[in-house]
Amino acid sequence: MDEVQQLCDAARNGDTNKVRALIDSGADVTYFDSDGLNPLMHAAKKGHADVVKTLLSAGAPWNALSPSNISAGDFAMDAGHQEVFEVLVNAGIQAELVLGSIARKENKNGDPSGDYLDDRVTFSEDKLMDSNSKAVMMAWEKPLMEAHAKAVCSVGGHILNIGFGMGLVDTAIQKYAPVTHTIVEAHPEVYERMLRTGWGQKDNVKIIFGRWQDVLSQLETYDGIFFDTYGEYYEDLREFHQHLPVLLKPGGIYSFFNGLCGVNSIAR
Ligand SMILES: C[S@@+](CC[C@H](N)C(=O)[O-])C[C@H]1O[C@@H](n2cnc3c(N)ncnc32)[C@H](O)[C@@H]1O
Repeated sequence: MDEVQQLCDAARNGDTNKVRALIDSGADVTYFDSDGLNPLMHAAKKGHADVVKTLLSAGAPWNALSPSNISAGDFAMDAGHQEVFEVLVNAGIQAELVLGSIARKENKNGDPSGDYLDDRVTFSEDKLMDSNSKAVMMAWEKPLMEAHAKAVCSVGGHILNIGFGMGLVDTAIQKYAPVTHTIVEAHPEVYERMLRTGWGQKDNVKIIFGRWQDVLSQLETYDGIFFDTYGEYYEDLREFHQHLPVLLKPGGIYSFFNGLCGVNSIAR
């Protein structure tokens, strides 16, 4: 039996010493066997946390997928192996934070959303696309946005939404007739479309044009806050969360959406 098949077997059997020895002798931790599973998936399926940690430290990809699009984290979750699931979630979070920091440094402006915000966008009836034809917002997300609006408007009062996009959540928020409805939007074309479609004329609506990071001093305190930007990183979301204690009134409701990583259930 070759080394990589031995590695899959040792991972499945929870034999950490053998896994370590095989890795030390050069066995490939990214190998997929004839069933399309890698050593990490075998260990996750059987709940062997030490083997999972050993494989992750040797560079096994936490987010690799089987032919049916199932990750090691999915296998652990489906089999009820909570400890292994948490190890894999933490590996995923750490990787995303590191990659986010690298991408931010590589961006010549140090501003991750800068590229997208400088791009042309196109609107059609059911979607908003960036210049690479990647969807910024799709109409099928309407029910989701309606649910977010219902949540953030549940105590009434003053509502803040960050990121207008197609205005799905803002249209839903308007149905709850909040006392004030503040919208922060940074993209010039999205902003121009907001004005063209009458959002600037609504009595309770205040539009603040600019990146939320740059207009924080214009914000007040709110009973409901929704956050859904595009072209930003987890770090930006985390940074926004640090402002919440100031922006959100006691008893207020906050909700957010991010589509940064939708490939498998441990990163959804
Ligand atoms: C996914 S869309 C929002 C969709 C919206 N929730 C809806 O219901 O249609 C994201 C929006 O956030 C805006 N945006 C991106 N970065 C931003 C930032 N830093 N500050 C404010 N708006 C931003 C984008 O221009 C885009 O219009």
